[in-house]
Amino acid sequence: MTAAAKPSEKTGLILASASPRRLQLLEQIAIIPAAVIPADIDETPHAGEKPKIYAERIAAEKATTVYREHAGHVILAADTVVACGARILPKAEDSDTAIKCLKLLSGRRHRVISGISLVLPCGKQYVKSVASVVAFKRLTDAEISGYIASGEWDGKAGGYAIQGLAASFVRFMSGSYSNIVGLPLFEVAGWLHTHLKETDKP
Ligand SMILES: Cc1cn([C@H]2C[C@H](O)[C@@H](COP(=O)(O)OP(=O)(O)OP(=O)(O)O)O2)c(=O)[nH]c1=O
Repeated sequence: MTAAAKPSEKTGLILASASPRRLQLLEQIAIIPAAVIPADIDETPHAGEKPKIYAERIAAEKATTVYREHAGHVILAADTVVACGARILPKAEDSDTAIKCLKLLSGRRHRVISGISLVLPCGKQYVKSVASVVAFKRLTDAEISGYIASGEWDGKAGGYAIQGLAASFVRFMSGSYSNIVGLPLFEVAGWLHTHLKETDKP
């Protein structure tokens, strides 16, 4: 991620994220944050932590971490988790992890849960989560190795990105598509419509 930009106006929205997808999703609904400032936090799940609780906790921590340095702004943060039953799949940072995730997801249904959090200039914080369901076809070894060669798994929760080649693995999905990519736009737009000042509204 490039160096964080400085917030351009007092009440401007700060997107607390290093994810280019989240910025693109906001831009898709005509919201241009005044600044994009990633939050560097420990994302290790607690022992036995449920996926929804985890996604909400991490989104809230990202938002409060950036708010601490930029109090007086509106801060938006999110965390996207791929969950197989009660199990939280890792964000794939190497090909072995991505292969393990894809083998686990092959031929199964899973949930993609995004926690989202908004902190208002006064410090009031909102947290919620949105869940979508995705069913993968049964993947052959050739499909898995072809996908690994693409590199599209890198940095993605559960080792895949629905917005790329992995779309051809998806037999079925229900719920919010933007939620799977990293930011549930219906819920975020609702929050921002209510809480951003008139000139910043979507
Ligand atoms: C399941 C899935 C995840 N993802 C991405 C969204 C997130 O960027 C990433 C999950 O990791 P996150 O920890 O949610 O986000 P991040 O580390 O990329 O960015 P930040 O914490 O700074 O906001 O996986 C996709 O792009 N497509 C998908 O289909």
